[in-house]
Amino acid sequence: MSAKNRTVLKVLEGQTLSPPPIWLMRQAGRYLPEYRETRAKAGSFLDLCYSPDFATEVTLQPIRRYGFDAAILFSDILVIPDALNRNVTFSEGKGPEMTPISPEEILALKEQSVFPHLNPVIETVARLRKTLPDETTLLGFCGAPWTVATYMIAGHGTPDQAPARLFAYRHPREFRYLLDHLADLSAEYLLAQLKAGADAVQIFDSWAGVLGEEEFATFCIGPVKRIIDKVRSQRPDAKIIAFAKGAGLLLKDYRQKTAADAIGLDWSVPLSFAAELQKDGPVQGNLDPMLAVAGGQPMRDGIDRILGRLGAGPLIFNLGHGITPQADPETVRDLVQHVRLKAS
Ligand SMILES: Cc1c2[nH]c(c1CCC(=O)O)Cc1[nH]c(c(CCC(=O)O)c1C)Cc1[nH]c(c(CCC(=O)O)c1C)Cc1[nH]c(c(C)c1CCC(=O)O)C2
Repeated sequence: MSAKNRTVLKVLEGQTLSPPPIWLMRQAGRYLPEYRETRAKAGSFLDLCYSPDFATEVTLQPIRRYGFDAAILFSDILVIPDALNRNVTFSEGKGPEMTPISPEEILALKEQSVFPHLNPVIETVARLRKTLPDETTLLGFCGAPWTVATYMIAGHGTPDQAPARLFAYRHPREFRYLLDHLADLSAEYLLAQLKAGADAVQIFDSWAGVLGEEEFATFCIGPVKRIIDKVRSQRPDAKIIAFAKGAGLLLKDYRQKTAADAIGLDWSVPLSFAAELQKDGPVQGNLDPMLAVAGGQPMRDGIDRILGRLGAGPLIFNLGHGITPQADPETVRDLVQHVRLKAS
């Protein structure tokens, strides 16, 4: 088996490719009828995540349909709190829920492992690498400590993460301890994914954008750097994409201080600034997910602007955040075709 044809990996090494490789965040999901079918068979959402058969199947579905250049492991960032017995559930229309963690419970968290609880996810990674076409890059992932902590503290999603921000100011010692603990578990988890066959990994910091500058440095940059340093201490060659949604101007520092190979950009990042960031290394993004719903000329124009500004440097084409259930699978097909035709 050889990794030399994996285009996403080539870009992560700093190469410029035309057309750029493409994959979409949340590419396996409810907008696909075959996903909804498998999801109904699997039982709960977490049952799906922990079934190597079903999780492998749904990871492959968008690859079969569109031939994306990367497959992303099907799982969720909240399997780590689930492994910590926080009683995670996903119910229709409500999103994730779990038991909110108290300051006392945080201090009682001991040296522990996410294994064997997450063994089925690692088994999925191993099966995927054996099944995927040779040229398809396999991405593993985890949530960044700040983003995972926001759900653990509030017990559910919130629009601005006010509960976690307040908790961080009121209980700085416990909060720090939680972030460090999550960083160590996440590093162990990513290393297991890399060992099982993931070619690269992405760290999702979806809630980075609700923090001030100082808090971004301590809650996002620090813990993500801790994960990356730990992973590289055992795998110096590990390729890592870091996605800090809403971080704006702070992304320059974010890349330099964490030493991530590539940074993910949401659609609010101006392309002029994205081009600046690209001088420091590969970037990934950043089409508005609503353009994958709208389709037509607005979508093609959005794609053309990204390729026009970023196509001459190392770029992995993606959305600026996950694809939504409203996207029509045929519009997604147009999106992929347009990226590939325009740039080739
Ligand atoms: C914050 C976050 C979560 N999960 C994730 C993040 C970070 C990225 C982001 O900001 O979107 C990451 C994630 N979640 C999922 C993946 C799978 C791989 C992929 O195709 O990208 C990945 C990489 C599947 C999923 N994770 C979830 C679904 C939908 C659940 C279902 O099928 O019923 C999928 C396909 C559920 C989930 N999981 C989470 C939420 C808030 C929700 C509910 C919102 C929703 O319903 O879309 C937590």
